[in-house]
Amino acid sequence: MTKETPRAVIVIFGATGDLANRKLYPSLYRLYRNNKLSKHFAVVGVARRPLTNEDFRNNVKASIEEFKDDALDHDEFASHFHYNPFDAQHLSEYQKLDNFIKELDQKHDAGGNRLFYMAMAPNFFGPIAANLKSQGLTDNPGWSRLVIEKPFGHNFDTADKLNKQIGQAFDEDQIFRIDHYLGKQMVQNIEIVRFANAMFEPLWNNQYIANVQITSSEVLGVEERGRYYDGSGALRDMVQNHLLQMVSLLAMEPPARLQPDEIRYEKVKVLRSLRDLKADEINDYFVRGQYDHGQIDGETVDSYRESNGVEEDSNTETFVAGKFMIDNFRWAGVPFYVRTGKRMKEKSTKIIVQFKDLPINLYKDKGDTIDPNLLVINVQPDEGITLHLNAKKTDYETTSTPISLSYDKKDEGLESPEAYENLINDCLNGDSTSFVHATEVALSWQFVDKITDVWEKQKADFPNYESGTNGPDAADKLLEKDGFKWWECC
Ligand SMILES: NC(=O)C1=CN([C@@H]2O[C@H](COP(=O)(O)OP(=O)(O)OC[C@H]3O[C@@H](n4cnc5c(N)ncnc54)[C@H](OP(=O)(O)O)[C@@H]3O)[C@@H](O)[C@H]2O)C=CC1
Ligand SMILES: O=C1O[C@H](COP(=O)(O)O)[C@@H](O)[C@H](O)[C@H]1O
Repeated sequence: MTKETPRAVIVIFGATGDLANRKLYPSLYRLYRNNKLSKHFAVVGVARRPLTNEDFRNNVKASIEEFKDDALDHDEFASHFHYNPFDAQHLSEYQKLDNFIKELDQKHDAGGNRLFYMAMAPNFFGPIAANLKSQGLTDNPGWSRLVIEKPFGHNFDTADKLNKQIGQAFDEDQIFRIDHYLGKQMVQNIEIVRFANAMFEPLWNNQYIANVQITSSEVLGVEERGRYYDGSGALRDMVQNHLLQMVSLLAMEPPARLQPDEIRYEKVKVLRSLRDLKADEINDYFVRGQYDHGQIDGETVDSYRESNGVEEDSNTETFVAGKFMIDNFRWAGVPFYVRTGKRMKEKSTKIIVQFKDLPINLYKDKGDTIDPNLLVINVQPDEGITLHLNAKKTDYETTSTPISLSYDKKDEGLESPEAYENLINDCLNGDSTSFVHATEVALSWQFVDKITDVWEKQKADFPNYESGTNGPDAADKLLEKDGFKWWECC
């Protein structure tokens, strides 16, 4: 049965920005059309631009243009949206905003609850949170929650400072840190595959699993984000958050109960068990790359260093491949390989669990090789789970045969929810399972900082991979030296 979210006023700081228009409004609309959003909701859009309510509603309607064939009335949806021109740096404007919110709460009978969503540059998160508290906007009759976007800091120190700043205004259970990968349907499915299938859990350990591979590749380059990206790089942009979150979900122990705190406790234990690499070990475990020009879809594309906002001799990595070792009883000796990069061959996120080989191959005399069993979780663009088993083909040859469960059911009206739709739904419902706790942020930065400390001191031999490829050779060598290879097959 569809559960409706509680009533609330959703205040979006950065309401005219890219994230709000591309992700937040379409996701709210999806919740609305799927009857998940309470009818008693109001959205207050906040940004400096002097828009009228009508301008704002037209922007919102433009952002849901893709749903134009729905029978639903887009004007009715947009009538819940109200605009308040506002400069977040002007303390005097918060009182006016509070009055505006209260008025709309009454108008939409929104129940006194507030969701403050920071769709703005990260330097605003701390100051806005502090102003909301000091100006009494969190003294509302119902609950109030703060949603913040990544990046949560640039390293451990800045993340710690940010957590302390927002922690002075909101309790940890009121803070919802978005990692949009945790909202993806198939990332949420990791837990179900593991803990709702009797056949996997007994095998989910170093006795039966040889390695785990997570690849998140992109075809696009840095496009218009060169300035931000050049100060960040793939390690901070993707590994510190999305990839380490997926590693934690794959490696954690079964929680005592499916409660957010219990799940988080298990994820934190994984992060604490990551092998503590010494500076001189970093380059044995992690390799980096930066894209050169190349060919994508028959077109010649520029190198990273030719992008807007990027230093011409930039030392920033656009590709990372690495090996996490989790030094606990379950995973001792099992590498968790991760790989992510821009301007690679395809846009795809995939998790591959490679099971160990049988002790002997009984089919060797017949000339048959036996491939390892693979469990593949396709996160995107196709969503599904595939198990590769060895079986007899019609010509009696033993061969690896996939058994697949595909989620591509759009034709049957079974579209899976978008990441932001899941996440907004969860924070309105107060379910923090798919959000990142301050401790997870701190531990993952502590790990990643050790790598950046080394890499920032060493000038890399960049560019070192052609656009449209699977990254530098060093990424293949990383697995070859352990006797493995990246599975490109499935
Ligand atoms: N875009 C994306 O796909 C993603 C973004 N994020 C994160 O989301 C956040 C927002 O990103 P994005 O939407 O791309 O950024 P944009 O630059 O597109 O939007 C920034 C918004 O902030 C507003 N703003 C800027 N200064 C002020 C101010 N002083 N007072 C009030 N409003 C202000 C701008 O409106 P105005 O100029 O009218 O004031 C605008 O609405 C960032 O933290 C980013 O890292 C995370 C993942 C993906
Ligand atoms: O957080 C980020 O993620 C995107 C990739 O997200 P996806 O959902 O398209 O896989 C990445 O392009 C961006 O650089 C990074 O900041």
